[in-house]
Amino acid sequence: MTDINKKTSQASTRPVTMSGRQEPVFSDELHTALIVGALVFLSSWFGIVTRPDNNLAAFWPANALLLGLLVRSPRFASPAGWIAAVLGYVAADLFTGSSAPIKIFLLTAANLLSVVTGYWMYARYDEGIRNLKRSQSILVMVVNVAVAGAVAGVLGAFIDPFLFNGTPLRGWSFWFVTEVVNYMAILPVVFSAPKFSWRWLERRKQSSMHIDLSHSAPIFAVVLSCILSVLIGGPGAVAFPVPALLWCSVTYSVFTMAVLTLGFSVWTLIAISTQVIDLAIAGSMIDAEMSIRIGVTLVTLAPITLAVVMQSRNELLRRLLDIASHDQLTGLLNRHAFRERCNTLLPQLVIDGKSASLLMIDIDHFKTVNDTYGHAAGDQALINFSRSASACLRSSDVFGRLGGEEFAVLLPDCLRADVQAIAERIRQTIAETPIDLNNNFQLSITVSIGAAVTYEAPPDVDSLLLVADSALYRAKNGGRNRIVESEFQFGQIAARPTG
Ligand SMILES: Nc1nc2c(ncn2[C@@H]2O[C@H](COP(=O)(O)OP(=O)(O)OP(=O)(O)O)[C@@H](O)[C@H]2O)c(=O)[nH]1
Repeated sequence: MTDINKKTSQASTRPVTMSGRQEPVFSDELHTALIVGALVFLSSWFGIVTRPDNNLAAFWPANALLLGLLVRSPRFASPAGWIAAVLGYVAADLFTGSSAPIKIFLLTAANLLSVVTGYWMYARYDEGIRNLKRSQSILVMVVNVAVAGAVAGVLGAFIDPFLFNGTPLRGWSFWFVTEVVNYMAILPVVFSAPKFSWRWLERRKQSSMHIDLSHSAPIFAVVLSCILSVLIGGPGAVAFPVPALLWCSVTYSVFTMAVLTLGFSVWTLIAISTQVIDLAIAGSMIDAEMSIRIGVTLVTLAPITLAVVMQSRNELLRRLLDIASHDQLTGLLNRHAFRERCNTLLPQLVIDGKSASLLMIDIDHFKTVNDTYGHAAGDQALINFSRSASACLRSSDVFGRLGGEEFAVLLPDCLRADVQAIAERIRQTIAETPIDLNNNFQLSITVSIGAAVTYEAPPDVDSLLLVADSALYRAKNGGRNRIVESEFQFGQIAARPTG
C-alpha cells in the first residue's frame, strides 16, 4: 500500500529552489483549476438538466469523473483543484437557476464529502490496484465506493427531509445507491483508459483498418441478447446479456469491457425507465427503481471482474514466459529459447545465394577475470559484453546465452563476407571497449569466435552449433581473440576434438 500523493511529488517537473523545495508554478495551478473546474461544472450541469423535477438526479457523473481524475492523476488533487471543484459544483447550480444558498451549500457539501471519502479510501492502494491491473482491483473499488456512498448518504439523510420532503432513510438509501451505481459504471472506464499519445492513436487507426469479424462476434452477441430482452421482456430480461458479456470479458481488454458495461448499464436503465424493456413488474416503477439500478450494477460486476482477472492472469503468464525464456543476468534468450527460435527460423531461411550462419562466441580467460576481480566483476563483464555485441547485430539476428561465458548468434540471410564482417566487428568492439568496474578500475576482455556457415538448410540448429563449436575450439587453440570459420556440409561430423 502506498500514498497516492507520493507519486505526484516524485513525478513533478517543477523548478526546485536552493533549499530543495519545489517552487509553485502559477500556470500549473491555473491549468489544474481550469481542468477540474470545467469537468465538474459540465458533468454537474448534465446531471442537473437530466434530473427529475423536485428530486435528486439519478445519473450524476460529476462525482465519479472527479474521483476518477483525482485518483488517476493525483497532481489534480492540489488546493487549486479542490477549490475549482467546489466552484464547479456551485456554478452549475447557479447556472441552471438554483439560487437557494442553503440548497447549493448542502448538495455541494454532500458531493464533496463523497469524493473526499473515495479519494481518502484509494490513497492506501498502489497504482496497480487503482488502474485495474490486479485481480482484487474490482473488490477494492466496490468497498471504496460503498464507503464513499455510505458517508455521503449521512448528509443525504439530512438533505432529503429538508429539501425534498422525504424521510432520512429514503435520503440515505437513495444517495447511497445513486453514488455506488454511478461510481461503478464510470470509474472502470476512467481507471483503465489508455494514456493518450499520438503514437497510440496511430496504432488504433491501423488496427481499426483490419476489422476481424470473428473478434467482433462477442459484441454482436451482446447486441443480439439486448434485442431479445426487448422482444421477450419479463423480470429476467435484465440478465439476458450476461453470457455474451462474459464472452466479451475473455476476448477484450479491460478498457473495452469498461466501456461496454457502461454502455450496457445506460442502455438497460433507459430501456427499463421508458418501458422499451417491459419487466412486467406489478405496482409502481418508482418502488422498483432502486432495486433495478442495483441489479443492473451487479450484473455488470461479473464481466468487468472477469476482464480484470483475465488481464492480470495474462500479464502474469507473459512475465513467466519472459522469465522462462530469458537469461536473467544479460536479458538475452537462454539456451532453450535460443534453440527453439533458431529451429523455427532455419527452415524458412532463404539460402539462395546467401548463407545462414551461426557464431559461437566465448569470452577468453573468463575464469581469470572471476578469480582476479571477483564474481561481481565477472557478471558486469557478461552484461557489458552482451550490450556491446547486441549493438553490432541487426534486429533480425538471434542472440542467446548458451551458458556461462558462452554465447551464440544466428545470422539469417547473410552473405559469407557479411558473416566475417559482423564477427570481426564484434571481436574488435569487445577488445576496444573497456569495462568500468565499481572501484574506478577498467577491465579489458577479448572473445574468440567460431563461425559455422551453411549454404544448405541444416536439419536443426544443433548441427550448426557442433560445427561452430569445433571452429571455436580452433580459435582458442590458435591463441584466442580471433575468428575461425567452418562450412557446414551434410554428412560431415564436426565434433570438437577431445583431449
Ligand atoms: N561471474 C560469472 N562467472 C561465470 C558465470 N557463469 C560461468 N562463470 C564462470 O566462467 C568461467 C569459465 O571458465 P572456463 O570454462 O575455464 O574458461 P575460460 O577461463 O574463459 O578459458 P577459455 O574459455 O579457455 O579462454 C568459470 O570460472 C565459471 O565459474 C556467471 O554467470 N557469472
